[in-house]
Amino acid sequence: MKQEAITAEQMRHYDSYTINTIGIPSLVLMERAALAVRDEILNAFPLNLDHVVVVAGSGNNGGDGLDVARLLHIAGVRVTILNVGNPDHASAEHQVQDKICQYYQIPQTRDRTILNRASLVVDAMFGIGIDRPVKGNYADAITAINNCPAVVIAVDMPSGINTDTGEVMGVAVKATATVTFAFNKVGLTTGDGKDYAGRIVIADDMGTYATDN
Ligand SMILES: NC(=O)C1=CN([C@@H]2O[C@H](COP(=O)(O)OP(=O)(O)OC[C@H]3O[C@@H](n4cnc5c(N)ncnc54)[C@H](O)[C@@H]3O)[C@@H](O)[C@H]2O)[C@@H](O)CC1
Ligand SMILES: [K+]
Repeated sequence: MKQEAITAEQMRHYDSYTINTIGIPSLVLMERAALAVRDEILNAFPLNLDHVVVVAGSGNNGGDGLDVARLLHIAGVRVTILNVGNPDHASAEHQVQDKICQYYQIPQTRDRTILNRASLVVDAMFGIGIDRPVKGNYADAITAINNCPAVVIAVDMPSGINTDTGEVMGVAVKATATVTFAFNKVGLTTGDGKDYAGRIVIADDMGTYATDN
């Protein structure tokens, strides 16, 4: 098992190997990722659970966020989902998670002012898929997260941090803690990313992602 931090391309390779060669479905990996984030929130932040706001993009990082929203809802936590992504571009896994959240009638909004009423924010806008500077609605959401008084848990990467360099891509989420999956990421160990990540938790690092080298 690799101990060193890896790049986005390496992580995509391991995801693809685990899904396509080993045969562990993508949604299983997503569920394991979300369970780890849920556990970190429930175990490390028990005094910040009055109202959790999950800020979700439309890719698989957002899918992780919707999965976390459902797991917290089932655990009895009040959760609201703040959607910032484009639903027309939702990934297949995101669409599955969205359907499940609708079944559970978890409140969803696009109104950023909900962040002023959050005790804990889950940042699930962008993970390793970020590939360009953050602008517009996404940048406004990140600024709103940074200006709200809540504890912030980043899913995989603080949104806006370059996975390979730790560079802030315009604006980035300042997290209290970051739960990253399978391996540490270079961008969490260097540059601004190190400060923006807060405490780093490496989840699901015990072999689900068997590697081919
Ligand atoms: N099966 C998998 O591939 C798994 C993925 N996981 C999660 O999925 C994440 C990666 O998901 P995705 O590849 O969907 O990517 P992201 O969810 O990180 O990003 C979504 C999409 O946003 C777009 N984007 C990039 N930069 C942007 C910008 N500045 N402004 C606007 N849009 C921008 C890109 O088209 C990108 O594909 C991981 O970080 C992890 O959280 C986990 O659920 C584990 C399993
Ligand atoms: K994130």
